Amino acid sequence: MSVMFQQYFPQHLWDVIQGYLLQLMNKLNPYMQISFYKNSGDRFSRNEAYASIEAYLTKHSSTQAKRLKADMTTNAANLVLNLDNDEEVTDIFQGVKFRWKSQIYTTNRSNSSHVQETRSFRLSFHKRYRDLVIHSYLQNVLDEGKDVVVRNRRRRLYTNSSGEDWMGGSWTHVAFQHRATFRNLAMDPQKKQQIEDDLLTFSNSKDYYAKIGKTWKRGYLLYGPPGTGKTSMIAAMANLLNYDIYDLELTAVKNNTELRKLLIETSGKSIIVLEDIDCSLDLTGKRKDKEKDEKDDSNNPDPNENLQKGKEESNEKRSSSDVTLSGLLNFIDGLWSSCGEERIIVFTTNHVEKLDPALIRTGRMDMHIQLSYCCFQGFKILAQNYLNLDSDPLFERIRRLLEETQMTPADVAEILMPKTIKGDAKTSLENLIRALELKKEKQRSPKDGDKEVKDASTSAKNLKMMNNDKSLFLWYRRTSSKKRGKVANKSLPQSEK
Ligand SMILES: Nc1ncnc2c1ncn2[C@@H]1O[C@H](COP(=O)(O)OP(=O)(O)OP(=O)(O)O)[C@@H](O)[C@H]1O
Repeated sequence: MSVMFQQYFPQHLWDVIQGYLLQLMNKLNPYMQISFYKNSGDRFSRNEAYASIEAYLTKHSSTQAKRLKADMTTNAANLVLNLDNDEEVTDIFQGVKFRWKSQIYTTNRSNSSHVQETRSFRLSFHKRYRDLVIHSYLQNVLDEGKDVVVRNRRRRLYTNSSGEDWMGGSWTHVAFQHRATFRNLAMDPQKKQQIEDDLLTFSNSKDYYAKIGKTWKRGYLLYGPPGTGKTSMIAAMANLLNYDIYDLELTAVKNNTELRKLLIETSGKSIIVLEDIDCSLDLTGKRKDKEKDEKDDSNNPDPNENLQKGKEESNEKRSSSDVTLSGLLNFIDGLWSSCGEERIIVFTTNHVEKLDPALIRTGRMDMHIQLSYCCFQGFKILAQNYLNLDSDPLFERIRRLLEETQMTPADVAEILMPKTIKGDAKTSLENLIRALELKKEKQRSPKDGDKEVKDASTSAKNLKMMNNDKSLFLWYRRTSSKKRGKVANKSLPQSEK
């Protein structure tokens, strides 16, 4: 039979007929298909569209597919369930049904025994929706998929200064795991809400920034005495928006060119932080000469001022940076940051009055946030957070004392934290009352140095607590070394130096 068939239909004739049949079927088949391969042309680089589609389809995979594959990549924070090979799911967009199928192709290169696997997703849809797919559906899939990737990724804390031997010029990173949130930040609730709203409005304003033709970035200046929560607020911002943090140590940046390089390397959805901007570099144009500082130092009754000078001097000695004020202004103005989108820039300082007005004018630092000594509302947040306490007869006395004294939230938090596992809330509250009364007494008759010793030892205690967590240690390393500055070196016990 088959010999007879080949006699009447020789192979070349059969090939022609097959070709026509395929064309006919294609014409009659109303469905179109698009494939998205995991590896792009050179077979090594991962196709970003594939990654976004994979993330987009996870919402359908878990409810529709029978066979799933569980992935936990190095960048993912949670287990991700993806479609296994040959599984199919449907998706509805603007009332139209789309089919997605996960596939694997194996290819065997003729000159090698190596078999290569290529994964792909195949999208099938009716021809009449070609325009909808090309102009809307695919963009929507890619955008939503990217969002899922961002939500799922492990966030990072980048730093450009990694210890004594670090040559600088590039970022290193660790996982960002700081637990601060707006909920546990001790400050005036109304002010807190205002900041939270501002951040959320910014992060949802992509189209608005595009419409008005401005780079999608926003600057925040956080100022206030040491220990009022500037660093904690940055961590809370990152946790609220799910952003990475780039902790830019300006003293480790050689010049403006290196600053530009570092900034170009930052990614979107990130907060670029410049801590203690007033003493990072000679940016203020108001720096007094060192000799005068030292002279003032010995006469200066304000311990915070002394602490600040300690920071400045230690930075001056360390820094070999040629970054200029105009270099920094260029960056903030978006000349270089416009190479990426959705960035927040945060400056922190203990001395806002020392900053050059050009650096903090609106448009560069859009929102100025003052963090201050602990108020009663702030104390209530700390009491709830540290002692799980909403009210207590002792609260009224604490409220009055907080109105009469200036104690930082860092100090209040340190005192409230139970010192033993069995430590009860009442003892913590009584400790706080004693400390506040002592402080009130000291503030009435201030003696030089008393307050600075307290500030420095609190910082040292905080540092000790944080050291248990490697990433937190990196985060606090720079702040604490600055705090140790001149003042802390004088006052800390040998073991803390
Ligand atoms: N407003 C606050 N709410 C909750 N906790 C706070 C607050 N301020 C300080 N703390 C506590 O004190 C510790 C140190 O605070 P933080 O480093 O945020 O202060 P800072 O203002 O950045 O200080 P510095 O200017 O010295 O860097 C934090 O780990 C946190 O536990």
